[in-house]
Amino acid sequence: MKIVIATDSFKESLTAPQACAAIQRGFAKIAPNVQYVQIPMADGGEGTAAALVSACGGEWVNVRVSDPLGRQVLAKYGVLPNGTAVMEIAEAAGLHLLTPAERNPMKTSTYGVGEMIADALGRGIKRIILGIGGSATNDGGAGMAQALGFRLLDKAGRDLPRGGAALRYLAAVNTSSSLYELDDCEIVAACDVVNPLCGDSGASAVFGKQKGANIQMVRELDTALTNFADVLARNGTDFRDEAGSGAAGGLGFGLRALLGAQLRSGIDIVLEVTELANKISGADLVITGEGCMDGQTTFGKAPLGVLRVAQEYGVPVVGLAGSVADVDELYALGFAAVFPSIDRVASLPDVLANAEQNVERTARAIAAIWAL
Ligand SMILES: O=C(O)[C@H](O)CO
Repeated sequence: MKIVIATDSFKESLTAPQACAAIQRGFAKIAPNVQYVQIPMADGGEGTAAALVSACGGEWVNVRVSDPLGRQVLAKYGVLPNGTAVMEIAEAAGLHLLTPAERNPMKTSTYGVGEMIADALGRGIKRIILGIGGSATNDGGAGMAQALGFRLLDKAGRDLPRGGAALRYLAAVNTSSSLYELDDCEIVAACDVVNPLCGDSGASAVFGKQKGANIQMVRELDTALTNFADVLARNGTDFRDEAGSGAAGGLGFGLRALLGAQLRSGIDIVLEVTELANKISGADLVITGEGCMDGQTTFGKAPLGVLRVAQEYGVPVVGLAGSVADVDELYALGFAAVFPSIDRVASLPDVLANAEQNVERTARAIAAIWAL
């Protein structure tokens, strides 16, 4: 008997590896003699690098980089045994690095992301998977490009300052001093959303507010990104409408247009790198989940990705989440059963503090029903 446990993190309470371990502990109380396979999942956002290192092995590298406001921060990225570096841009440009009062996407920059990439290039890395999402920035990846040696120039030939607002003055991009190692490095962006760069569903309009932008700033940032895209489109190709261009404040666009990166859905990359299909083939049951399973799960989040793989192999999938809503939609997708783990009405701090034991207890209950 083989059970695959492939769950995402439970936000603010359990990392994906912790959630997988809690589920196994609960299940093993009823079914100790089963072969359990834990594959922590992620969708390109927080926890992506950890999920990949946990599934594939590898080591962590620490590097000092600039945070969104240019202060020094210690970031880490993983290097898998096959030499691929796995990074999360939030380590250098994440919203969590700023207090609410500091959030200002007119000024914040992805410069530190470029420094992380430069560090990997300096170590001879030839392939980078970059989880993009959860950013405090709206600079289209301009800061990243500057850190990698690209010169972003205004009409007078002066280098632009860092930050999203400055891009409205961009007149030309000079690539002559960009790091030559970029030519030999394949970069794959694991995007957490599919938004385009500009317009009503673009980076500024949809995600600007959470980064501290008011309505006026959102307009200015959208104009600035539009100018960025117009200048780069003079090279012949326009990437502003490519799915994922608007991820991480337009960093997807900068990666695509300047570094030739592929933009892919985060969960697809995680499924591929963890070889989930191989591990699910021959399994009797799959358990997946995340903090909250609801209608949003239908938009390509990790549990849906796991479900799709399991369906190919005819293996039933049980969902286990902190909270569950829109169950009819979840059942319509094909989950065999979906269980919430919160056991009683409680405050959010209480729920978060008890997440591990709630998940373990619920897993034990699922195992007991399964064993009947
Ligand atoms: O960083 C952001 O802007 C959001 O997570 C969408 O990618």
